[in-house]
Amino acid sequence: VMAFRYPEARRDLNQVDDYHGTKIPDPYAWLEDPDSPETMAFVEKQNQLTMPYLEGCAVRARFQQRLTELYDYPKFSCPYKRGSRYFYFHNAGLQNQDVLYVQDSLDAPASVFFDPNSLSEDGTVALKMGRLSEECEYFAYGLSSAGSDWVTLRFLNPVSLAPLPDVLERVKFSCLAWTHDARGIFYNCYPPQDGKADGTETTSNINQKLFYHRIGTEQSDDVLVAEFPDHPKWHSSVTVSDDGRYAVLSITEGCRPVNRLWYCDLQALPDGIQGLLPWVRLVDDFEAQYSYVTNEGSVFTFRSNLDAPRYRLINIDIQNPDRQNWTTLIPQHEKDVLGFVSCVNQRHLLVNYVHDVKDVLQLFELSSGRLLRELPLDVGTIAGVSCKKKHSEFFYKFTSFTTPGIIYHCDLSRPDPEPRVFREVEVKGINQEDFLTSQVFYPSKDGTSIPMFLVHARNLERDGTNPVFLYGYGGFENSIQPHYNVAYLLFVRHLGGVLAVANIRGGGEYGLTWHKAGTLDRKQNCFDDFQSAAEFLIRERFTSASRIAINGASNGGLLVAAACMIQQPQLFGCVVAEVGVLDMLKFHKFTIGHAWTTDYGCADDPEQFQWLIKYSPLHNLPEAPYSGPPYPAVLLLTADHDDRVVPLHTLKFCAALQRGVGGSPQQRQPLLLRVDTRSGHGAGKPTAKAILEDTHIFAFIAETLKLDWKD
Ligand SMILES: O=C([C@@H]1CCCN1C(=O)CCn1c(=O)c(-c2ccccc2)nc2ccccc21)N1CCCC1
Repeated sequence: VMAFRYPEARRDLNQVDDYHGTKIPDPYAWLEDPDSPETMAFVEKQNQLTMPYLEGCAVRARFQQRLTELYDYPKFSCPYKRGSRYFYFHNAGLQNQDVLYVQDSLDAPASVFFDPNSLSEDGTVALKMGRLSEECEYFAYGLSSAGSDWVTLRFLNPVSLAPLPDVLERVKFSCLAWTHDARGIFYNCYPPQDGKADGTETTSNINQKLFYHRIGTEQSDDVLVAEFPDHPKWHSSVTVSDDGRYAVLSITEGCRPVNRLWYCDLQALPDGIQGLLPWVRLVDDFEAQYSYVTNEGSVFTFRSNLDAPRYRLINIDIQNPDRQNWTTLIPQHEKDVLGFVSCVNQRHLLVNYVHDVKDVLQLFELSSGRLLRELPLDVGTIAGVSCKKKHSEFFYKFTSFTTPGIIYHCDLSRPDPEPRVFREVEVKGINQEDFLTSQVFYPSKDGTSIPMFLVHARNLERDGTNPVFLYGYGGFENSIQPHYNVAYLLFVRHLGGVLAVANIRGGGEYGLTWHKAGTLDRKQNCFDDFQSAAEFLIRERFTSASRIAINGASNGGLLVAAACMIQQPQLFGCVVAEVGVLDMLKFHKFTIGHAWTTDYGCADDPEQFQWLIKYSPLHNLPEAPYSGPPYPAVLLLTADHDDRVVPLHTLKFCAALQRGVGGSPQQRQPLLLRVDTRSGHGAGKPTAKAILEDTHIFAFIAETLKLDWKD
C-alpha cells in the first residue's frame, strides 16, 4: 500500500513538443496557466496534504518557538550619511519589514523616516529600493508587493516627510539615479502588456526602456532617454558620476558578467534632458564587464574582468578612449577575486578581495593604485558597506555563520584612522562558543578541489551518524559566503546537525573561470561538485546518506531537486527544493527567464537542447511504474507571486514526481509541495513568513530524518 495518496493530476497526452526532431511530451503543460480553475484546484489539494503534515511534524512547535525567540534580536544596517544626517535600517527583531530611521548625528536620538510595516496588514509590502537626491531635496523609493519583482516608484520630502504626487508604474529591474540638480531621476520600466502585472503572471519581460522622470510631472511626460528596439533582451542601467557630470550607461543582455558601456556628458546638453541622449559608445560589445567606480575629470576608473577573470581596476581617459590608451590601476590578484570597490575620502579606494571565500578589506590610493593598509577583519563576510567619495568616514558590517553582525566605523580625516566597533549585536540564547566553523577542501568527480564551510558542535563525534544540512547554489557567479542564519544554528544546536555549505562551481568564488566551469555544457560540474560534497562527508564519517538533507533555492533548487535527487536518489535522505528552475526546456519563455540562457543555454538551439535535456529535472524523472531505489523525502516550495522563477516549474515537477515515484509501494518517504500565497521568490519576504517557512523546512527535515530535539 502507498504511504501517501497524492492528488491526481490530469495528463494531457496530446501535448507533445518537437525539439529539432525530438518529440518531448509535456503532459502537465496545463499547469502553466496559474489562473485556470484546474491549476488552482491542484495547488489547493497539494496544500491540503502538505500543510497538516508540516504542522504535525514532531519538532514543529518547538522549532517555531525557539526560532521566533532567537530571531527576535535587533538588526541594524550600516549608517548612511546623506547631507548632514545619518540614515539606517533597523528591525527590533520580529518586525515584518526593516524600518528606515534618521538622526542628526551618530549619537543623536533617531526618528522613523520610512516604515514599510505601515503599508500592509501582513507585512508583504517591501521597500525594495530608495535613493536620496545629492543634496537631499527628495527621497525616491520603490515598493514591491507580495514578493513580486514589480516596483512602484514614489517620492517624498525628506524633511517634512510629505509625499509628492509623482507615481511611476511598470518599473522592474530598474536603476534609480538622480541628476545632481535634483530636477529628475533616471529609471527603467517596461511597455504596457496584456493581462495582469502583479507578479502572478508569466508574461516575458522584454523591451525594457530607460526614462528620465522630471519631478512634478506625469509619468506619461517622462523623457525616453534610451531604448533598444532591435535588442528586446537588453537591459540598461544608469549611474550618475560622482561629480554629477556624466550619465554612465551599462547595457546587459542576460546574466553574464559583461556589459556595453556608454556615457553622456550631461553638461554638453544645450537644453538639458529632452529626448534620446547622445550616448557616446565607450565600449560597444559584450566581451567583458565594466563597473563604474569613480572619475577624476575625464579619467574613469572601472572594475573590469577584461583579460582578468578575477577582476582588476582599469583607467580609461574618455578624451583618449582607444583601447591601447587604457591603463591598469590595480592589476588582477594572482589568486584572490577583486570584490566590490568604492571611492572614499576623495582620494582613497575601499577594496574588497575574496580569499578562499573569505572577505578581505584594504585601502588603496586612487591616484597610484598603491596599497595603503589592510583593515582588520575576522574570518567571514562583509555584509554591508556605506561610503561616499566626498565623505572621509565609512562604515562596514561584518558577519559570519556565528556572528550576527558587527558594524565598524572608520574616519580617514583623523590622525589615527583606526576602524572601531560602532555597533555589535548579541543574540540571547545562542552561545557562539558552542559552535565550531571550519573550511575544508574536497575533490570533485574531475579532481577539482572544492571549498566547503562546516559548522557543528565543538564536541561532534565523527561516527557517521550526524545529520547534515548541505546547502548549495552553483550559478550566475553568485558566491555563497558565511552568513548568519538562526535556523542553521538551531539545526546544529538542537538537532545535533552539521551545517555544510559547498562552494561549488558556477559561483563566483574564484572569479570567472569558476563561474564558467559551472555553466552551459559544463553545468553537470555543479551537480558533480555537490554530490561529491555528500560523498566526502560520508567518507570522512561526518554522516551517512540517509542522514543528509540537501537544500537549495532558485538555481539551487535545480541543483538539489533535479541533478542530485534524480541522479543519486540513494545518496540523500531528504531534499528541500525552493523556487527551483525545473523545466529546463521552457524556462526562457517566462518573465525574466530569457536572461538565464547565459548560464544554461536555450532549448531553441539544437546543440544546447542536447545539454538541457540531459539534466532537466522535469524530463529526467522516472516513469511509473518505478522500481529503482526509493527517493529521499522531498519538500518542494514555491509561491503564487514568484515572478522570478514562476511556480509552474515546481507544479509540473511535483505532478510528475508524485506520479512517477509516488505511486511506488517502496516509496515510504513523503513527496510534498508547499505553495505559499502573497509570497514570491524571496526578496522582501516578511519576517512572519520567513519564520514559518524555515520552521516547516526544518520540521520536515527532522521528521523525515527521524531527528529528536535536544535541549
Ligand atoms: O534570479 C535569477 C538570476 C540569478 C541571479 C540574478 N538573476 C536574475 O534573473 C536577475 C534579474 N535581474 C535583476 O534583478 C536586475 C536588477 C536591476 C536593478 C536592481 C535590481 C535588480 N536587472 C537585471 C537585468 C538583466 C537581467 C536580469 C536582471 N535566477 C533565478 C533562477 C535562475 C537564475
